[in-house]
Amino acid sequence: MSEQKRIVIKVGSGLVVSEEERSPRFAFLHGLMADIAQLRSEGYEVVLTSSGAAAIGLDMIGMAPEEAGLQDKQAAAACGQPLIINAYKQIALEFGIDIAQVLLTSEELENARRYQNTKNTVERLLKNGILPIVNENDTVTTKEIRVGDNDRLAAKVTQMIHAEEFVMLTDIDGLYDRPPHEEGAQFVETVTDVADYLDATKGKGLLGSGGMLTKMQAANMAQNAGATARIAKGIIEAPVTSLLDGSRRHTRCTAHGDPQSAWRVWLTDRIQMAGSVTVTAEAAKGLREGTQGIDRHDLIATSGNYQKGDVLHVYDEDGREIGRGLTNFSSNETMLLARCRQDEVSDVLGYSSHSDIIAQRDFALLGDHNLSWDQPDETALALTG
Ligand SMILES: Nc1ncnc2c1ncn2[C@@H]1O[C@H](COP(=O)(O)OP(=O)(O)O)[C@@H](O)[C@H]1O
Ligand SMILES: N[C@@H](CCC(=O)OP(=O)(O)O)C(=O)O
Repeated sequence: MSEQKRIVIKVGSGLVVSEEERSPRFAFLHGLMADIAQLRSEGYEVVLTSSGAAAIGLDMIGMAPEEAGLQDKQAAAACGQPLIINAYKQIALEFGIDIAQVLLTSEELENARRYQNTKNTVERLLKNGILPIVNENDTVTTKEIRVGDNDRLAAKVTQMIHAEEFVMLTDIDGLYDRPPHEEGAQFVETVTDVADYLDATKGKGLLGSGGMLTKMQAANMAQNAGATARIAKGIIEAPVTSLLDGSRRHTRCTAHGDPQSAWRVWLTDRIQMAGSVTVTAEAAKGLREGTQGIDRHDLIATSGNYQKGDVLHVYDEDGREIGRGLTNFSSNETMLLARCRQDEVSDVLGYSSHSDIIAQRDFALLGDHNLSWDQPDETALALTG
């Protein structure tokens, strides 16, 4: 890991693209790049995550943001992404900064092998002093592999490169304790636990995707990995350094004191979950005490159509989520293994295996800081009785 300080900056569509003219907001982009140059001169390695491809491209396919469906946005992003990168390229030249385009889907962030590959690439770019400019690869995404918002995508990158700072620049000066247009909305300066604000963050701007809710989820991911997350208005003059030196109002989400390991963070802070297993009371106790993984005899039910290497929710008999773990078997294999006799295992799998369904080292217990999820939609299939 590098000794240098690292920062991930995320800029929202409304900052990058003018709502009226549907063109790059050059003044803002220029101010941002000047500040990135300043950060680099102070010893920061910087990764920029920029939205705006769909917002700028919608014009080219003749659609208004409020009427565009997913496919329209995907086509618009294909048109808009080169315009956005071209704008950054021109401006970065002025500051002598080389840029690189990094387009990701949740697969690059959540599949272990692709994650490692992507991490290596980003590390390589940083080593060469190149500024990676990240966006979701909207054109190729499907419902299954779509992150859908760059807040969480950028938070994942923050985790990936072990950045200390994560800054989300947007069209509002930070978090309010209720939707900001509501009377009496109060500005929130410091957030320790984002769970306190999840209900207060519905709604978003015209060009934005996730609103403040995904910013809270993203902040939580950064906090879990030991980074400070900041939410602030994107201004032209020193948009980021004015936050780090404390001279400008913004919302600061404090890094959790006891950051989790990279592996634990990767297992627990997910964008997609492939399915679930429900385990017996005895196994739940063992998992909570950290004394076991999940054996085929521990299973009560499973849901989802998952593959070996996917991450699953693990529930107890009462439907409480205990943790998340990487499965050694597909859903089909899991169902067969749960029901077969020991002497049938090799026949069922077509190879011999003594592996747990989820090994102890590949299971992460959920802690107070992990945001809980709804159970997956699929009806869990009983494996006993
Ligand atoms: N509690 C809240 N505090 C601040 N902003 C909120 C809150 N709830 C909803 N919002 C909305 O979130 C918007 C920012 O999110 P979004 O439009 O997705 O921006 P971006 O495109 O920068 O990601 C704000 O303009 C505001 O309308
Ligand atoms: N990937 C999309 C942006 C998605 C997104 O999160 O937008 P925003 O809420 O404005 O940060 C695009 O470039 O259009």
